[in-house]
Amino acid sequence: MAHYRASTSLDNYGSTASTPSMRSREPMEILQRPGTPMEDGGNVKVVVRVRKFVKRELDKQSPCIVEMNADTNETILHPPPQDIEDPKNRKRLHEEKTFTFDKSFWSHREADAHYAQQHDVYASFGEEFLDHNFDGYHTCIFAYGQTGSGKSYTMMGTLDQPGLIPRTCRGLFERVEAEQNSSITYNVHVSYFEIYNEHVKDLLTPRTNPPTYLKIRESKSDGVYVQNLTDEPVKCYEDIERLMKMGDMNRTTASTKMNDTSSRSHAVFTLTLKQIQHDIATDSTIERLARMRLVDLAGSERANRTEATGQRLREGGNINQSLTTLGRVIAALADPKRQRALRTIGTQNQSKRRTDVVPFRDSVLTWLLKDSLGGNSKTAMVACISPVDYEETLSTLRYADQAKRIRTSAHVNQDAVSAAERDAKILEMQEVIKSLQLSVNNATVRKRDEADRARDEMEDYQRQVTKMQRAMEESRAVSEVKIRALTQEVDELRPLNSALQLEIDSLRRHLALVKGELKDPIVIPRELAIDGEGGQSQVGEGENDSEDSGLDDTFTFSEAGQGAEPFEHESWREDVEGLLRDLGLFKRRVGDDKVRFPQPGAPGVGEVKGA
Ligand SMILES: Nc1ncnc2c1ncn2[C@@H]1O[C@H](COP(=O)(O)OP(=O)(O)OP(=O)(O)O)[C@@H](O)[C@H]1O
Repeated sequence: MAHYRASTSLDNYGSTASTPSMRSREPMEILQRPGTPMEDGGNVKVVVRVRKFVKRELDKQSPCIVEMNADTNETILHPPPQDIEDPKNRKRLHEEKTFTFDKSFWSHREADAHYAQQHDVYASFGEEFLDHNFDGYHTCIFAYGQTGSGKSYTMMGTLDQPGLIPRTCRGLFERVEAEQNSSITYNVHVSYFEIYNEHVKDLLTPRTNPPTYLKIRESKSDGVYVQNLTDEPVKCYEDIERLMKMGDMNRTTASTKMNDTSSRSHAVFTLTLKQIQHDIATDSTIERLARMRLVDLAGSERANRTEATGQRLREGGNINQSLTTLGRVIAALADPKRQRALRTIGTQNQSKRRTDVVPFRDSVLTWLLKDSLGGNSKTAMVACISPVDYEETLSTLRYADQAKRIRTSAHVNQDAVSAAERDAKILEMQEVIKSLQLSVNNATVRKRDEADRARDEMEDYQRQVTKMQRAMEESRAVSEVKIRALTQEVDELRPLNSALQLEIDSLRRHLALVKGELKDPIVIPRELAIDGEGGQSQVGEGENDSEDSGLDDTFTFSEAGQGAEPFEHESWREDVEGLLRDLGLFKRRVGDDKVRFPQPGAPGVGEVKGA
């Protein structure tokens, strides 16, 4: 259900700069050798949450059949009080069932001590998942449960009670803003789509009539992706808030008997975080990429309970079908034989054979979530349950119980790139784009039966252009960081520079005096000589002279005049001049970088766009 309304107020988040969402982070460093991913997926984290009674249940005075133990994280499902005996085998139809998950959230009765608020859910594992993202892992959190069980409330929430999605976005930007002055550049993109009746619809573009459906494609480099999906760059939380609002307005919801605003589609909200850390000494970068998928699934439903007909019934059928496929995928991934194969060292082919039998392609949802469910991702499932429906709740808890056996193989998505490699990559992309441009031009004059191929080539071309634009934007961002760091260093050196300049001027004056004195010594009349030696003598002791001339008191004429001792400021002056040379070189490098990486808006920038 689309609950969320935009809010700029921080009050409802219970999160400020001093909360754990701001926990300090290790500086980015090479965590692995390039090309050797750090495998650390672990099992899918499974949490369960039971909601409050809704009006319908209160009216019926339905009793709560769920119990949760906050200490053991056990969830106990009691048989409903009206339970009856099966006449055939004289057994009760329903039994008490106990399940244990990573966490159980009791959101049923606010008065209870272990009542879990929205911020408790986020603090319990939302923050941890954000930590994973900053460490360079892809993550996925999906909410599963019967219709009206609280999935949208948990994922999106309300204006007063924001859910996991707005809290994650808020947390992300709090961390990014806290590191504004560091040498790390952050790039955040947002996409939001829904899967409705097995079709993918972009939620960040205006609705069209007839609706525009997007294609799903798979490529070696990008895995499974939605073609032409809006992937909007965002600079602050308010940007995301605007997009969330737009997406929620576009999402397909309808009133059913079980839920006034029931989501009729699966909604996939994706944040992509790219962190680029620039090392000024080596002119290289470490790049980390993390994708966070936050999925609000449509609810499973029983036609006899929803009393749906027509379009609602068809929707329900599609929803159930894709959830059934999800169930089969989860069962296949949780299969102990597959788990064993994955654990066996050197059995890549075996594990491949076993992933082949996972029916990812049987529904759009499972195909798109392939990586999140069984691949490179740290994944969590929030099983939402109602406090009253035995059958549906049991089915959700069994689903969740199976999911906790799934192991994923997440790795840190990190690359170390030198400046030269980055430039070479952009050049290579330009070459690819040129050749694609050529084949697109040729394709347009080819026969009709080649139209499909031509279209694919065209789309490939557009993707490459977008990729290159993004690479150039990143390159520009890196150069901005470089310029910022160099400017800061120059600013820091400026006072030192002025002090050194004064020093040099003062030394120059000393030098001139010494030279003058050596060339044309001052003759003191014999009668004025203090010790009576008279005749040609050097001017008295240096201290006085130094004071008189107002020059550096470390310099003495006697030192200079004696000639036998080396002039001690000579080496100092050389040092100073050396420093000034370095500074000059440094300034030139900043100038060069400004020319190489022009600031946005400067002439020549953005020319690629029209490529
Ligand atoms: N933890 C909770 N605290 C208070 N109210 C809740 C909670 N969870 C759900 N609700 C309320 O229960 C109702 C149903 O919740 P919601 O729409 O989130 O269910 P859903 O699982 O998304 O349903 P569907 O699959 O039909 O879209 C809503 O009125 C929601 O505000």
